Amino acid sequence: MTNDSLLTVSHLTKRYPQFTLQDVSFTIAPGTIMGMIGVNGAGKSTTLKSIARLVQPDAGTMQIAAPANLAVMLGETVYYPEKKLTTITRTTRQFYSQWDEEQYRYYLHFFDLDDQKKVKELSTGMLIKYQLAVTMSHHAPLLILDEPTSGIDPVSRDAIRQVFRHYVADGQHSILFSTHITTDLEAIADSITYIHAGAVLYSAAKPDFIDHFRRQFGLSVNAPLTFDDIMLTIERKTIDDSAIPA
Ligand SMILES: Nc1ncnc2c1ncn2[C@@H]1O[C@H](COP(=O)(O)OP(=O)(O)OP(=O)(O)O)[C@@H](O)[C@H]1O
Repeated sequence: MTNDSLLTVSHLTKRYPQFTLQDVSFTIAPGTIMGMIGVNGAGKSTTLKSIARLVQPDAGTMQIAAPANLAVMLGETVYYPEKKLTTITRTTRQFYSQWDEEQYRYYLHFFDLDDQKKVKELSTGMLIKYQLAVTMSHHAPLLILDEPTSGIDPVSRDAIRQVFRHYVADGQHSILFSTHITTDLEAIADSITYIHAGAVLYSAAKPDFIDHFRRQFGLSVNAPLTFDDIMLTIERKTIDDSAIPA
């Protein structure tokens, strides 16, 4: 691991019967946000779960700079619907030696969450915001988040993006998140890793990432190129009208 990396993933490999995550390598610098993109089934969640050791990789190494600590939000946590958020938090925070109640209260306020509500009284987006508030309130150097802005309205998404930027602003914390919302990348990612068919297609700082694909697509230096353009150019299928039964 180099001095300027908070996470170094090297040659990560995970084999499922019908899918292989192959030789995934990338690094994340402290104080930065990395966005991970790729089509459904490309291997993003498998990568994040492997780093979090929620699945056992077949090969490869993951090194997180000391103090070794990460916080993960991978998919929806199932809570008991009758429980109040305050009750869940009281139990959860005991697991974190670095729990920061003030930080947590601030996030609840910023996300307009009422912790006297029961789980069953929350919308999908409210529950995600609650999970984020908890995940971000114990000073983990690295946050690993699988599609944290999925199902979130544009105003709340902006709030989450602001909170993410604030989280890494001290230069000691980093965030790795996957997303299908490519405007997230434009708004807050410092670097991008593109997973394609179980392998890293390209991983680089955002400007270098765009430049790489401009060159690959034969575009001029300043040609506009969005993340959607890049993904569509690489992955797009076209419907064959003649193959569809009338
Ligand atoms: N527990 C498992 N057992 C077998 N195959 C699995 C398992 N988990 C994931 N896979 C397979 O691994 C591949 C990658 O899945 P993964 O969830 O990592 O994709 P993803 O890029 O996160 O997709 P999405 O954008 O749809 O969330 C898929 O083919 C999936 O079927």
